[in-house]
Amino acid sequence: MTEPTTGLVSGLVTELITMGRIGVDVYPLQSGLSLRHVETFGKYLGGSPSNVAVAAARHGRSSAVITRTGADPFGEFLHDALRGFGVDDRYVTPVAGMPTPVTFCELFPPDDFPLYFYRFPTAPDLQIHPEELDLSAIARAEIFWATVTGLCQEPSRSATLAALGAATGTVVLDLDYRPMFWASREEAARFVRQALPHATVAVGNLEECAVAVGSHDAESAAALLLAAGVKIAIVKQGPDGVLATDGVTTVVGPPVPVEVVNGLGAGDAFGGALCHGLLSGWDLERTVRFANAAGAIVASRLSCADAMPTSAEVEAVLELAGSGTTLTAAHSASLAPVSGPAPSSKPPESSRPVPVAGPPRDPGPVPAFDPPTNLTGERS
Ligand SMILES: Nc1ncnc2c1ncn2[C@@H]1O[C@H](COP(=O)(O)OP(=O)(O)O)[C@@H](O)[C@H]1O
Ligand SMILES: O=C(O)C[C@@H](O)C(O)C(=O)COP(=O)(O)O
Repeated sequence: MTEPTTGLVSGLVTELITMGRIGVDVYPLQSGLSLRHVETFGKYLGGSPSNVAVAAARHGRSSAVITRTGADPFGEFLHDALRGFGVDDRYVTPVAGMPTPVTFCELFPPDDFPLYFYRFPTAPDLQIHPEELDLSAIARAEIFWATVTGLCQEPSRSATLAALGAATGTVVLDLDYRPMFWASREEAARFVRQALPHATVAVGNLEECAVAVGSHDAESAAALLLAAGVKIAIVKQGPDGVLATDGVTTVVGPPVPVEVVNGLGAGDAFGGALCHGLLSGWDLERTVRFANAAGAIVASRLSCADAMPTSAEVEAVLELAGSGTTLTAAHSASLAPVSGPAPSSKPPESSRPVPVAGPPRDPGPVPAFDPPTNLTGERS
């Protein structure tokens, strides 16, 4: 393992290379409101595999992400953020004429966090071409992490399959299924089946496992994933914890009780911590316990990448959970290190967005919006 999270990987084998989407998460600073009424937002690095690279870097791992941004200021922000978190951005390239995607969400804790992706009809990170990949770097990485979303469109689909074929270390396939990116569920299932034989580890939530292997039941989905050839199958179940099996040992990780602020990003925190456990050579039980707590911590915070915990934070929360105490949002925020790999330009992660007793989620008819007549918002 390298020294924690200070800089770019150079001349060393990268412990983790992830591949897939990146974007700017524009998340509300007000909880309990429809986007129709939210007035203030925070801006964060986002995109599931990019979040995973950040999460692993927080545990001191050397990580890099293969992705593409627009050639615009949001793309520059993402480079700054990756570097700030200690993630190698050498495989992040711009695509001319295509904006960096933004992603909004709504906060309806404890279990409803609708996502609004602005990346249609396509996004720069789906323009990764197979011939542009550094296949030897992928082959040398100790862990290569790919996502099913990377299979939803060409050229990213061919590139993802080429990278999966080139990897020689541990290959994690994140079953990450976002229906809006696919023509049909059947099409997604077809490409998951093409990718699965390359994977050593498959990780997904219940719905994603159902797309991959057709079962919504955690135990049978895990068994079907093992039958498809993976060595470790992991079924994430949000507030219900996780089930993981290698065919010999089955671990059921109970949830770590938390006050939920935003459930988004918990899976990516789990993923980065999973990579840390695999790289550390921990047994399945220790790895799952640790990753479970990392997921819970991010669920108790607003953002995704910026909320990823260090190993010390995870250990502190495991100790707290051991004493039967629920992790509150305020306590979670107080655990975050004062200094660390976060971009220096970033305002501190607020402990939680302000819950707003404002208009209801669906407030019914409101007066017609009188639109501004020019882009500066001035009316003539
Ligand atoms: N509300 C929660 N309470 C406690 N732990 C949670 C909660 N939400 C997520 N987690 C932890 O994070 C892991 C991943 O979250 P999950 O929501 O299942 O993944 P994804 O975001 O990929 O759907 C879960 O398996 C669990 O360990
Ligand atoms: O994945 C995205 O493109 C947006 C993310 O940054 C995000 O907020 C998210 O949904 C994280 O995914 P999860 O960990 O599977 O909840």
